[in-house]
Amino acid sequence: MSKLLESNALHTAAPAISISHLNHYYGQGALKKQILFDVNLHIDRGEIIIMTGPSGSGKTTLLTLMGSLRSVQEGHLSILGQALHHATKAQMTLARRKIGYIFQAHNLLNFLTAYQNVEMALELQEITAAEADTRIRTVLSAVGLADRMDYYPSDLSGGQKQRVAIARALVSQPKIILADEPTAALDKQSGRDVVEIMEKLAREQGCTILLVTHDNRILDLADRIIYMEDGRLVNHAATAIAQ
Ligand SMILES: Nc1ncnc2c1ncn2[C@@H]1O[C@H](COP(=O)(O)OP(=O)(O)OP(=O)(O)O)[C@@H](O)[C@H]1O
Repeated sequence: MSKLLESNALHTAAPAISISHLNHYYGQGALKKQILFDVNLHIDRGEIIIMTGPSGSGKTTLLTLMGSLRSVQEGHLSILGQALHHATKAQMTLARRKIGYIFQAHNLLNFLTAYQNVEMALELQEITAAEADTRIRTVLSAVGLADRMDYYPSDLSGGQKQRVAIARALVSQPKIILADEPTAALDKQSGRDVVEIMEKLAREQGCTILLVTHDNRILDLADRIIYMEDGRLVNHAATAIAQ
């Protein structure tokens, strides 16, 4: 095998997310406070993981580190084989392009329609306008919004807005989706619906999902549940489900 093929094969085989001995701190000097303590986590490609745990335990901090939205301070973290410790700004930007983000406040732009909000996520992709149009229509139909593409966010329900956010995260066919409390503002049925849609589309695209939630009603949708407590990942799945 040529060196290039070998390195490509290694890259393909790399786990979606690999974290070892990760620590994180906020503040400086006397105010410096450790938030994450020796976090170790390996997530395979295609896995659907739910992370749960008490408020303030460090879940969002860990998610933003994985999402290359914050610099790694101590320890090892790699995304699809790309190490993020000591990564340059350009390398962090490159990592972010492989990730779809879905947040509780769906961050849709109110002056753009559902279609245009999804379209924005394709701006940096090197694809033709026709292909972009097909992808946007396909993904909006997949989330059940075929007849709402030209609606503005203000004319959509909370669940529909969250489905636009899912479509926007998936349209660029990212290898990893990071979702922070995607069901928080939704009623039980809409919450399950949006996660089921995410799960189905991600399975079709072979994409890895890491979803942070307090919502015990969706825990059964995960392949694996991880539990964060006081900045540490603890093997606590049974307790989390029983709560
Ligand atoms: N930018 C920041 N500067 C200083 N401290 C922060 C910052 N962001 C978060 N923290 C603190 O870090 C700790 C972990 O916060 P984080 O948001 O990661 O927890 P969480 O588990 O996601 O909480 P929640 O479930 O309430 O969203 C908390 O004590 C929080 O107050």
